[in-house]
Amino acid sequence: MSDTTPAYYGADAVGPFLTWPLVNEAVESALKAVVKSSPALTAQPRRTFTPIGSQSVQDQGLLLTMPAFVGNYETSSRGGSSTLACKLVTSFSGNAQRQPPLPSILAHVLVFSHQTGQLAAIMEATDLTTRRTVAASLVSTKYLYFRRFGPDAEVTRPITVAIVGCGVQGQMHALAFCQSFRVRKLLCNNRSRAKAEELAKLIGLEVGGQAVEVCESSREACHEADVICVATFAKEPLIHSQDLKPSGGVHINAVGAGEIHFSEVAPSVYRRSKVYVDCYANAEAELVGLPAPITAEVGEVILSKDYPKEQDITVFQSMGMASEDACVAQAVLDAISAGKDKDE
Ligand SMILES: NC(=O)C1=CN([C@@H]2O[C@H](COP(=O)(O)OP(=O)(O)OC[C@H]3O[C@@H](n4cnc5c(N)ncnc54)[C@H](OP(=O)(O)O)[C@@H]3O)[C@@H](O)[C@H]2O)C=CC1
Ligand SMILES: O=C([O-])C1=[NH+]CCC1
Repeated sequence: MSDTTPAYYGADAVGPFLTWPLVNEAVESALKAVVKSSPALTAQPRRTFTPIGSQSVQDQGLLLTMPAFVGNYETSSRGGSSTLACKLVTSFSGNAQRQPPLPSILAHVLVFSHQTGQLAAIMEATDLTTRRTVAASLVSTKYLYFRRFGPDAEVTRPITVAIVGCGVQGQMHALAFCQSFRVRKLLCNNRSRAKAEELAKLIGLEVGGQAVEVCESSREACHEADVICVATFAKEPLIHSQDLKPSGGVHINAVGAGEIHFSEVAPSVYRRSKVYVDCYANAEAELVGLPAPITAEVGEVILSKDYPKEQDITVFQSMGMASEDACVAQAVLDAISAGKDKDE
């Protein structure tokens, strides 16, 4: 009998492959694949949430199981590709306060052969989760914000970015936005000021070239921002309508979640905004009570090129999708295999 032991790839083995070109391409493929009119075949059943503890779900912890099959999607390296995977991810918002601190979000992805069902690999996916979530914001910002100003705006147009919540997600959003777009000013706000200061220092060291300010309030951070990324566990709104640039033309990546996904952004903002999601099917289950209609899935906008108008306020309501994890994990596995083939 052949050896059916799955390969294990720890964080150190996965890390070098999580480049922005690889992750962005895989996430864009997933966003397009879930759209009904897409030529890809996607099965992404509802993820399950197992609460741990009997009180507030967010304070106690959660285990999510996230399965997906994405068949026949386009990749630049392999042409058509397929992937079958299931991510297991926990969310323990108190982990950052532990001594030593632990990430709030911890994950592994199981990747299967889509031909035989055999478990091919188990991959540490904590950083993968952070990066694919940031990639969903990058891709959404490209199509929902920049493309309203023309085909090259993501390269030519300078922007001011606000980061509200400077934890793991906020830090990675700040770094990636500064590295990917022409950020002239970065405004950072965090509940505890120390983390915003840490982030400002990090950006100075790693990127440079833009003004960085630490702001006392989310209002101060948002008032001149073109693009806002909010990633916290806040149960109460942090971003209000009167905090936004009066001229409009603002895009918000709403990444985090309190007890409900859309608790970080006030209803007054949603009511003025065009709201986009990663996936309708997940939105139906997880965005019950969203105070505005959903305009489209991000993948629909990419495929149709039906971009928002210059002065629109747009919200990308990010939930995170299993197909994003599956496409990124598959791309990492393919890259690892290609490296092994080259060595042989
Ligand atoms: N959409 C998606 O695909 C994904 C979403 N997420 C979500 O992103 C969010 C951030 O995750 P992550 O960065 O890993 O977590 P971290 O614990 O690293 O950071 C959380 C940040 O939120 C701040 N915060 C926590 N509670 C509040 C509050 N009540 N009001 C204001 N600020 C608060 C913390 O501030 P302080 O320093 O003061 O504690 C901290 O800076 C979470 O909601 C998580 O579920 C995560 C992965 C994927
Ligand atoms: O999609 C994801 O992995 C998560 N969304 C919220 C917590 C983790």
